[in-house]
Amino acid sequence: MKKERVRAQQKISFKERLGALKNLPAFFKLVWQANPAMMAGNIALRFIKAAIPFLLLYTGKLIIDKVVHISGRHDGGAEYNLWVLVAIEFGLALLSDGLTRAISLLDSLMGDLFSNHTSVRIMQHAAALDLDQFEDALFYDKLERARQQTVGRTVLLSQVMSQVQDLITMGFLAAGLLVFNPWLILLLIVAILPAFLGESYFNDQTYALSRGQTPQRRELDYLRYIGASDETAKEIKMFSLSGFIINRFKTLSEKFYIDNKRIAVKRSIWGTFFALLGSLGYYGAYVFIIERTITGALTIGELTFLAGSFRQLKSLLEGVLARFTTVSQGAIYLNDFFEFFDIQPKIHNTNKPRPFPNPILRGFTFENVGFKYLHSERWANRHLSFTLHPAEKLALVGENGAGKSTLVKLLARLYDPTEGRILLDGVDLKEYDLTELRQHIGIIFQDFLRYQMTFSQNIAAGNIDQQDNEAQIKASARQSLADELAQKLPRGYKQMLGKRFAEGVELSGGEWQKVAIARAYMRDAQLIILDEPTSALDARAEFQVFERFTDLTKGKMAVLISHRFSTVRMADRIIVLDRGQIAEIGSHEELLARGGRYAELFSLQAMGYQ
Ligand SMILES: Nc1ncnc2c1ncn2[C@@H]1O[C@H](COP(=O)(O)OP(=O)(O)OP(=O)(O)O)[C@@H](O)[C@H]1O
Repeated sequence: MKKERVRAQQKISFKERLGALKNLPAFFKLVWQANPAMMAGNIALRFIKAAIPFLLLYTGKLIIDKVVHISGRHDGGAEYNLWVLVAIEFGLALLSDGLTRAISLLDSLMGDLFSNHTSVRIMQHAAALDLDQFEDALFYDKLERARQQTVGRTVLLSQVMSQVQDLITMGFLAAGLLVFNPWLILLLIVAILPAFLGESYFNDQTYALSRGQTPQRRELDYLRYIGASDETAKEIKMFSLSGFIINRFKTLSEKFYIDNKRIAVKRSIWGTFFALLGSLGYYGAYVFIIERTITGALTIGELTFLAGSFRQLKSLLEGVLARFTTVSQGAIYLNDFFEFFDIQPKIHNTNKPRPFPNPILRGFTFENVGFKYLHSERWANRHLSFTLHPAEKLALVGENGAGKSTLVKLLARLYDPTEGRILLDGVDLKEYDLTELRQHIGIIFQDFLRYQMTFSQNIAAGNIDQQDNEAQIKASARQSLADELAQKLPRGYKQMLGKRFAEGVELSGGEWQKVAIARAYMRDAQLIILDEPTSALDARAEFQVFERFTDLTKGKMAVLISHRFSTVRMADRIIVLDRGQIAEIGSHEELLARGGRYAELFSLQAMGYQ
């Protein structure tokens, strides 16, 4: 699928880039929402600024004509009007400088606001999406690009504004030329057209090349990362892999350089030729204007005005064309940005969600539940039928990949069943308020997050509304044995954890688990799910953690996933999963007596401990 995508990207042509400009109105709507007043101010200032070049040139013309007129009279007398004109020109120059500064200030402030505004919108939207959407590679690429382009969008903002401003300036100047001599416009087009065509041709080439190089560029980034990073240093050193990585980097980057050089050289040679044509056009026009001045058809003031307008128009047009590449490139990235916002979650509340039952009276019932992951042909869970009763402790066992984690994710509605249904107190889980459902479930995943935040925040993550409730945080920590750990840290509960930030302390795998388990105690959940959270704890710690767990969750429902039978046997009932299906269900004693799969796995582990 990746290959197809890369090929599709290579084909993006000049026309398509032009088409991407259709994203701009929606983009500016967002900018407007970020701060309407600043946007309106910016537009007004730019409009005034756009008129200044024309006004300056025209005042210049009036001044020169006046000077010529006065000096022709040979009386050398001062002319009141002349000084007014000079003062106007001076005022215009001052205004222009002031406007430039004000516009660039507004641009940068708006850029900051807009980038904050969109970052928040991206996070809000991402938070509302389904877990399986995050697991889809295409979606993930889109999210990544939407996120990474924040800076790009800020640049795009000021570039589009400048582009429009320059086009307005050009409109003023072109109107001047048209009034004096329409032929000059034609000459201008002839002078610029070859450069324009050349520019777009080479832009296409460079763009296609750069898109085509995307996979290699990603590989280069990856090599650069594993070649020099704190996370990889240990293994790269021990396996002496640096030579191998550097050689691969050299080969790839060399090829890159050669491809890019070929286009750059061609572009430069043709560019010189087109610039020559442009200058020819300009001097052609100049000769024409001088000629008309000598014959008296134009005044000297008009000569300077027209020559100045022509020169400015030429350089503005060149600038606008060059900028078009960057603008359209930015507009293409907006596709990803807007497509990301078009994605809607499939798991959401019904129109009239039911309040979550408190207390739960009949429990959770799985009715022939089956689940397939997105893009997967295999059933991760199938034909699951059982009830988790109030106050019951249920353990899930089974080999790696048997479907244990999938089952608990279905319970928490991180996914909805592909077939069958899950009932809570006799009503489909989908009918309940999603937020309330998640509030009543405390779940600690196998791959729980190690927040690079303080010890206290790591625990409060289980119920962030209580982040200032020190007593509750400490009580939760005591229950999961994390409290002893906090005593040993230099800053106790205020200790920064992890290596990412200054003064952070890294914990061992088991220590992180104790911190994570404390999160489950932070909320008064009716169902607590622990998905192998004790795998890294030593035997004594695990025993203590579960001893407390059973005490603390008395009267509550709990689901435990563990590969250790010493833990599993504490549960009221055990479900043995095999390739997604229920192989056996019953208490530890019942299952041992049955002499089936559970008994076999149990004795295997018992042998290991002998
Ligand atoms: N996010 C996912 N996308 C696609 N397939 C997945 C995903 N997560 C798990 N699977 C597949 O679903 C099956 C069940 O996985 P699950 O994580 O539920 O197993 P498990 O019993 O918890 O395994 P373990 O003991 O290794 O944690 C596996 O075959 C796995 O490859």
